[in-house]
Amino acid sequence: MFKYYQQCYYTTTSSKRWIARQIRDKYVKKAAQDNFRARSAYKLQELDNKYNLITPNSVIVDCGASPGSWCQYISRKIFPSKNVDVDVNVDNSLIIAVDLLPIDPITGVKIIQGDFTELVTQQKIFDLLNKRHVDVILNDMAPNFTGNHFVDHVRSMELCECSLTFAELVLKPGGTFLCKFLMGESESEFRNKLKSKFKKIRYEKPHSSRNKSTEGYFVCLEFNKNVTDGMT
Ligand SMILES: C[S@@+](CC[C@H](N)C(=O)[O-])C[C@H]1O[C@@H](n2cnc3c(N)ncnc32)[C@H](O)[C@@H]1O
Repeated sequence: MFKYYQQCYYTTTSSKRWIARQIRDKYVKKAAQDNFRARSAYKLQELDNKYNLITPNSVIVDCGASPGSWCQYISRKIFPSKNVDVDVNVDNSLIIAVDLLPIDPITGVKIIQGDFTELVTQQKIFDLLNKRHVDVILNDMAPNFTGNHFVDHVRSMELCECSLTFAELVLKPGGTFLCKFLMGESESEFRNKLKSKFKKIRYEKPHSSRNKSTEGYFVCLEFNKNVTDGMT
């Protein structure tokens, strides 16, 4: 405990504020109790409770998955009897997690470390998919924050565009795309683009998303694409 306070003493004011906020935050406490690696798990849980996004025997690609709380949530829902963090193949489900950062193993999850925007990383996903189409694409990627809202917004929208392009290649007709974005002027343009590709688009700001954060989510349901388009 002393070490922890000593660490706090030597940190900058902004990281002290971050630590204080973490200590107060009820979702941080809950994540520790539920053994989730991050409080973000509750964002996916809330959206899943509302839209039933995560179902057994699905192919799911989680972009920006580190440290892995969304995958933990998915793994626990799809493989409820397995509670050990090991990489195993279970039923027809295929869960692929991608991130720039490493991710510790999670039951039934295939992990790729790499930049999702690079073709070499997407090729690794194609290889794992082995021509299977995808039921659900999750994009929780966040750029490194600069503190300049406009720059952060633009970078976030670039990640959204990239994940949408990927979704168009691999999603099944009727598939789902959940996409985080940082609010800003080009979000409506992106939303219009989504409208032309999915039957239903819903904007969501889960309760566990901090009020101060400008993040929001588009839940895009019923991808309308001919199965012969894109990936063969
Ligand atoms: C908010 S965190 C995701 C949290 C995760 N959903 C969870 O529940 O543990 C955002 C992640 O996006 C990742 N990220 C940002 N840009 C990326 C990129 N170009 N390729 C892959 N991952 C990226 C970051 O490394 C970071 O781990």
